[in-house]
Amino acid sequence: MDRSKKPTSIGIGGSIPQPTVNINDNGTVDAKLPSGESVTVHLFGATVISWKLANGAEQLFVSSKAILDGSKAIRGGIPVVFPVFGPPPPDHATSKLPQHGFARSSNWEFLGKSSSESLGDKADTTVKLDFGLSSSMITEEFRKAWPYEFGLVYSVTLSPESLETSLQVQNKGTESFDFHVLLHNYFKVPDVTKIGVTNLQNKTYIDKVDNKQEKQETSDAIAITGETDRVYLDVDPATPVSVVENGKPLFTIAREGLNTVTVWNPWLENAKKMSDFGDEEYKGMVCVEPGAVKSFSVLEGGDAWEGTQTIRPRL
Ligand SMILES: O=P(O)(O)OC[C@H]1O[C@H](O)[C@H](O)[C@@H](O)[C@@H]1O
Repeated sequence: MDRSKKPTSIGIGGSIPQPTVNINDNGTVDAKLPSGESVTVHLFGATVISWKLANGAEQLFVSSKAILDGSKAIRGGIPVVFPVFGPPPPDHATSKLPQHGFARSSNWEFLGKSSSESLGDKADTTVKLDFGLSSSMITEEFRKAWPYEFGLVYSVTLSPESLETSLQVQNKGTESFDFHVLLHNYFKVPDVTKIGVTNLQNKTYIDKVDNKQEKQETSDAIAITGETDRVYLDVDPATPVSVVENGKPLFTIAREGLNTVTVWNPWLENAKKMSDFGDEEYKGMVCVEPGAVKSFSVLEGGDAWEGTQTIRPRL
């Protein structure tokens, strides 16, 4: 009997593989795509602590000495900086907060995985994890130091081509507040002395290792040859910044709403001073941190603000 013209039936059991999400006892949430990429987020700080490509290659640097027990911000991955970047200025609403604020050292909640409806036809290949932090969830100490009614929603979206992280800041009170946001990416690189950071040429930057002097970037691929701590200002979010090696991008970082880019490598002497950073580990990392930190943004009561980065790895 010739059955070749018989229409192929779609068996009920033949469903398309879906992304998987696990909530783990150690305070992490991880997700894996059917194509093999994975992401792990620690609820402490909603810190992305791992992002692996389909071949298992880790893209983020986390120090071998990083502390993951919630007693200190995690040294590596993608800490979320809010509501102040760096040491808080004196006589400012943030002045009683620690460096880089409280978001990176607060316990966030996992709000769940976005529904397949909201991801549309990407639902089989992409996963979006949402995390939340609000005024009532931070410690009494942080609340006293920064007594505003706020809500943060941090969305981490993994696709085969990219990792996107997006922070929404909500002012849930009636009084306005000032804030900085910065996404403190620690990228894993084969050899920091062989990379360049591109697309910051002609930008003004604050050189934190040279008395905060304002300088003009002349290089089209910034080399890291010593301690580096620079805040590039007024960087058009529409132009992606890349970390390149031999002219080829290792990471390309597109941004929305984030118009500063901080480039940081502590180098040896500073690495030695940090208890949660291995002495030699500076060679295998670079921080390229999209932010909105040139001045404080003001959020009126009832308003919301959003900043997003999309990181594309070398594929
Ligand atoms: O040690 P942390 O508080 O985590 O800060 C680590 C680094 O973050 C940013 O990159 C700043 O520009 C640096 O000045 C700072 O040293």
